[in-house]
Amino acid sequence: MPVQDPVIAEQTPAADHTIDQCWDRYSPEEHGVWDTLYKRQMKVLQGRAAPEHFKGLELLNLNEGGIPDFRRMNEKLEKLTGWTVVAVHGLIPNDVFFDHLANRRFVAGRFIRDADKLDYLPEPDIFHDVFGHVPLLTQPVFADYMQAYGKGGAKAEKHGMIENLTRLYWYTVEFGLINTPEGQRIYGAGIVSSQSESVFALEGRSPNRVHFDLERVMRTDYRYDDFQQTYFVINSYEELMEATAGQDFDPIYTRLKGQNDFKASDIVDGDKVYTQGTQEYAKAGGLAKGAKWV
Ligand SMILES: C[C@H](O)[C@H](O)[C@H]1CNc2nc(N)[nH]c(=O)c2N1
Ligand SMILES: N[C@@H](Cc1ccccc1)C(=O)O
Ligand SMILES: [Fe+2]
Repeated sequence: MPVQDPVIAEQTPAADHTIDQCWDRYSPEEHGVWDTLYKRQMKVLQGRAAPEHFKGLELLNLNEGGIPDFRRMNEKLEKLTGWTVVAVHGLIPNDVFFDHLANRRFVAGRFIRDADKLDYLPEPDIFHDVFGHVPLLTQPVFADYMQAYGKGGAKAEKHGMIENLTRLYWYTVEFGLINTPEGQRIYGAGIVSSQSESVFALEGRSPNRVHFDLERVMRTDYRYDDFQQTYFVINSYEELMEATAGQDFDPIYTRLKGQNDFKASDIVDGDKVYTQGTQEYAKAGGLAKGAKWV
């Protein structure tokens, strides 16, 4: 259900679900929400986000304040990795989503969350999509991965394995961690755009942290509306690319069909485990119960 944003409500989305961003129609208050979120995230992400995230923010001049104008941002982004950002009215159908990614078009919500609801989102807003996802699209290998992921959608659809492919997106693009010489860092947009999960994911006692393994990830369930119970860690974007775009998923989908799934909190034989978490946060009922965590 699209958020109540008059600029969205008055538009009929195109066949590919895109709408105009209508950047000139943002109010000072909406620009203010972006600035509040931006400043807050930049504080919590020091020493926590992957260096490529900060680099992307600078390359795209997202540090200049206010909600970015896609027309100006795309001039820079397209020159760097051929990606452009298009505005959509909200969550769009899987096949349309995959097709945009396959054509290096990242879909972003136009609306921004209310000032009095900075910490909870029913669906991705422009801050999550643009501050969270777009900077990493300036990293060439990750930019290739996102397009390859989109192209992989059709094959997953054919096998009826969309859920398994979505898990891959979830545990990498949304909630992925990466090893660096300085320690583990965040590259997943769902963490990068969240003040609390930026701390929980890297320093919380509660979650597991396990090295990325393609089939393990595709078999693992995830949480949609709360902190993750397991985070998967890669060594490099090249590792992620080789493990996914570098192999044909047909036999993998066939193998997966005969195998059981894992719970989001499971530790599995063969896992390269960095942290076996206490799961205390989830056990205490998580967000719904206002569970505390450290
Ligand atoms: C493809 C996969 O199912 C995934 O949930 C898609 C669905 N539609 C979407 N629609 C929008 N606007 N943004 C998204 O991130 C997604 N994710
Ligand atoms: N190689 C995968 C496609 C894919 C590429 C990159 C990420 C995810 C999926 C396939 O054959 O379906
Ligand atoms: Fe996202």
